[in-house]
Order: sequence, then structure tokens, then C-alpha cells
Amino acid sequence: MGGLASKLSKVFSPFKNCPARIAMIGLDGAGKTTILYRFKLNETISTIPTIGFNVETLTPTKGLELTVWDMGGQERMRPLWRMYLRGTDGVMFVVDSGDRERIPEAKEELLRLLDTQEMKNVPLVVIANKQDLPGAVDAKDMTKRLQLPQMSARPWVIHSACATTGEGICESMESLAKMVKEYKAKGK
Ligand SMILES: Nc1nc2c(ncn2[C@@H]2O[C@H](COP(=O)(O)OP(=O)(O)OP(=O)(O)O)[C@@H](O)[C@H]2O)c(=O)[nH]1
Ligand SMILES: [Mg+2]
Repeated sequence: MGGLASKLSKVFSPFKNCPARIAMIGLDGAGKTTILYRFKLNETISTIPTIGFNVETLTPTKGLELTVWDMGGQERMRPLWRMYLRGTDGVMFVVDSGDRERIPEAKEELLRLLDTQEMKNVPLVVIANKQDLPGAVDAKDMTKRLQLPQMSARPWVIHSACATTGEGICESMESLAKMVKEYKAKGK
């Protein structure tokens, strides 16, 4: 935990007393809850499909309150995503890189979700998770498949990751922190 905490502490130090709200979204089974608790505990927990949401407040440094909303990705829960997006300072979109067949579905959900005036400039971090799986789509290919270059004004970045080993998770958080900082500095 020490390494992750100290890295995040550096990234978040400009955020003293500045809370940030993060929505973690993606299809069921993409690895959102695994990622959330990898952030929080720096270990791989055993998960069950999320019904509703998990919410965790992370305090990687004194004075910072980072509230992460991890929403259930099953189809029947997706209409709820939008309800929890109000006031969001950043979106983490998690995609299962090993499940090529469902990438178009993930793309549709992502585009639908972000296609509102309120979400227009909200920063986006895409996590191309499960890079350990054979035949996993890499970040470059995933960028094309999700049509990320068409995001126009929105700041976005993609990271490849493996939540079960923790690879790429800290980097994803660092990117998110930087982008959220810029977003808030602009007054949203
Ligand atoms: N191989 C592999 N499995 C992973 C990885 N990340 C998560 N998983 C597994 O994928 C399954 C689903 O993970 P969850 O974190 O529950 O997925 P979720 O996105 O929260 O799913 P919902 O709550 O249904 O939306 C679990 O069995 C995890 O252990 C990864 O990087 N590699
Ligand atoms: Mg979950």
C-alpha cells in the first residue's frame, strides 16, 4: 500500500480540501469492483456481480476526499448509471479486453452515457482491463474499437491494465487525477 499511497499522495497534493467525485462504469464483469478494491486495499478481492453500486471514499492524502462510485454493469442496472453521474468530475470506463465480442456493446454504452451536455467536458480514463487474458485487445486497438479519437473536446486517455495483478492501475489513477485537476481548475 505504501508505494501506491505515496504516489497518489504526490499526484493529489494540489487537491487539498477539494473533493472529487468519480464514476466507475463499464459492462458487467469488466473488472470495476476488482479495480476499486485494488485501489483501496492493494489486493485482489473475490467479487460477486454488483447490484446497485459500491461507493468508497479514498483519502490518499490528507485533505483529499476522492469518492468513487462503482456501478453494477448488468443490463438492468445501466439505466441507473446516469442518475449517479450528476456532479461527476471524472469517469473511469472499464472494458474487458479479452472479450472481443462485447467491445461494440461497451462502445455503445460509453457513447450513450457521455452524449449529454452535462458530461460534455468531463474527463475520461478508459481502462483496457484483463490484459493477462490470451488474445487481449491492446490499448491501441481498443482506442480504435471504442472510437475514442471521436471524443472531440473531451480530455481522454487509455491505459492497459490487469486488475488482478495491479498492473496499470496506479498509472490510470495518476492520469485521472491530473485530468480532474485541470477540469476543476477550469471551473468545469
Ligand atoms: N483474468 C482477469 N480477471 C479479472 C481481471 N479483473 C477482474 N477480473 C475478474 O473478472 C470477474 C468480474 O470482476 P468484477 O470486478 O466483479 O467485475 P465488475 O465490472 O465489477 O462486474 P459488475 O459488478 O457485474 O458490473 C471477477 O472474477 C474478477 O476476478 C483481470 O485483470 N484479469
Ligand atoms: Mg462490480
